[in-house]
Amino acid sequence: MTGKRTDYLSWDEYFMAVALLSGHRSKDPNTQVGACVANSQNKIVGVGYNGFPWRCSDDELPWAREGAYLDTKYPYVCHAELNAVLNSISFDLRDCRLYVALFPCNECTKVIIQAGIREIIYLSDKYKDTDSVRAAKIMLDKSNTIYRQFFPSRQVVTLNFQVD
Ligand SMILES: O=c1ccn([C@H]2C[C@H](O)[C@@H](COP(=O)(O)O)O2)c(=O)[nH]1
Ligand SMILES: [Zn+2]
Repeated sequence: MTGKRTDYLSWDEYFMAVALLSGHRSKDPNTQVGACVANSQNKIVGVGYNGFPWRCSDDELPWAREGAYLDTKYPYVCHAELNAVLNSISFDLRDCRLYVALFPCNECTKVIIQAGIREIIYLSDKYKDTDSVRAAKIMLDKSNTIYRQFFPSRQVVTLNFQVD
């Protein structure tokens, strides 16, 4: 009998990969964010990505970053973390972990804390110098919500639609 595979994904790699895959659904041309909520039994209970609200056409709202506020994406886009919580199969996300491509903003952080999520695992902290992320970290620290950056031990996970 042969031994088990050794290069299988760790739980962290698996859930982060699901978060990143979800981000591929985003139509944001600049920043695609995916999020995945896993419970204490390592079951996925919610996924989401940044996109416009239901019934708000992707073709009619702007994806611009600059210009008059109402002509940008910012007032309209639902963030990945919000969608992951709202899409969740469980109302109560106590003790769940949230895997996300980008450190959550202050508004998502409120949702994460209120949902009972205990730990955030993120990849990028590219907006760490903004007041939004500073406020997020203040709230996370006060609420004893753990956050840690994910440093992958592999750079790439390949998906091949051609299976034998
Ligand atoms: O917590 C967050 C913060 C941001 N997002 C989304 C919202 C936007 O679609 C992009 C950010 O766009 P930029 O062009 O990089 O400003 O990311 C999110 O989903 N979650
Ligand atoms: Zn957000």
